[in-house]
Amino acid sequence: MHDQASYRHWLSEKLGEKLTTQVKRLRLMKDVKHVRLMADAHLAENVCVGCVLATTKLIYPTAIGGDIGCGMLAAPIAMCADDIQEKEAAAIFKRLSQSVPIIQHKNHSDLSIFGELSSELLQKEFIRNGSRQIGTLGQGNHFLELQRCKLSGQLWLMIHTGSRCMGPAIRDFHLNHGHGRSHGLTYLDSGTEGGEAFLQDMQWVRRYASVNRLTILAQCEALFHEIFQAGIDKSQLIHCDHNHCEQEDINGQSLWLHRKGACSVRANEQALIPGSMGSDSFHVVGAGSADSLFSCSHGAGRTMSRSQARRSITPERLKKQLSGVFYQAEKLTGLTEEAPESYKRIGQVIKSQKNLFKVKRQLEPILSYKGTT
Ligand SMILES: Nc1nc2c(ncn2[C@@H]2O[C@H](COP(=O)(O)O)[C@@H](O)[C@H]2O)c(=O)[nH]1
Ligand SMILES: [Mn+2]
Repeated sequence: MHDQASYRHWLSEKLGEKLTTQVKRLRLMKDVKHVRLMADAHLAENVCVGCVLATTKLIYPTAIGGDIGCGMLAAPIAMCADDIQEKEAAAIFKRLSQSVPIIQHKNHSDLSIFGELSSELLQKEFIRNGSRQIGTLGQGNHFLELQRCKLSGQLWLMIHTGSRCMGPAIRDFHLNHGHGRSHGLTYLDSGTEGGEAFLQDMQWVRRYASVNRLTILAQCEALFHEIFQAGIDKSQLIHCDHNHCEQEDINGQSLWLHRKGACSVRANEQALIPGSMGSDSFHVVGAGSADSLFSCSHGAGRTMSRSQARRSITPERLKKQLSGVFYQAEKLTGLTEEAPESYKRIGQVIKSQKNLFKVKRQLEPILSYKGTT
């Protein structure tokens, strides 16, 4: 039995019973030195979302999540947000439906920019499915959004997507080759061949997810250029992922930081904190707090599960919450699980972690492109 890991949280609300039990278990796991819950933390299977966990040598794939490398990207478009009206929105949706599919492309992408994965099984998955998912959005809370900067009126793009089929395949493969279990969670030793193989595949898939987002950005560049003759200023690109594991220096000690739904915010590092499809999003710059393991929330976090949201929020109610936002009306019923009401209030989430960053921009949604189940 080892000492409990240190613990802090940035939540403004009380931890429920289930989350408390989960945190207790995380703090007792082998080699876990620190556990931090971000302001958007909410319950998920085994390890909650909005969690940062630090170890000295063991890697817990479950504490990174399945969508390894999931992240966000933001860039300004040389247009005034108010220039997007009904006609423009319709043209954008039409073009996005053709160029940014939700599930997969018809054709396979060029695979030559990616190196080899650690196993034949994973390589096959990449050739068969992964190669058709580069430049696709995915379902659920993945989104492509146009936003208005509340101060300048400037139009901004935000993209949220991840590693599609490849992240879960890599996680599951390595969980099946684990070195041991602690409190029900499988770990790998970073100092062994198996541990190194996981870490290499993890870097591979973080790159895959990054290329996925950049491919969608390139589609948006073509779209805005052709329809509006407007460019996207990539010199102002903000790009970060929130499901990863990195070896980092924490007060002079080298630790493996597992972030499952948390942004890295070293001093002056930029991060993105979206709210929901009907509420504000934030661009922030890190204050460099070692206490939070140089991390902050990656969103608002859910207040209700998807099934709860589907049961309790009607399409009519969602429609009211989306007033002022262009969306695809035919998706309304499917989008109830993504209703703004099913997320925490982003204003409060930002407030409760204000010591971790400076807010650079606050933006409101004007057009939302999402996949629904
Ligand atoms: N601006 C928007 N933010 C959204 C939308 N849907 C979800 N969200 C926020 O993003 C995070 C992402 O969580 P993750 O665990 O899936 O990475 C979530 O907590 C929400 O706050 C949206 O359509 N637009
Ligand atoms: Mn994500």
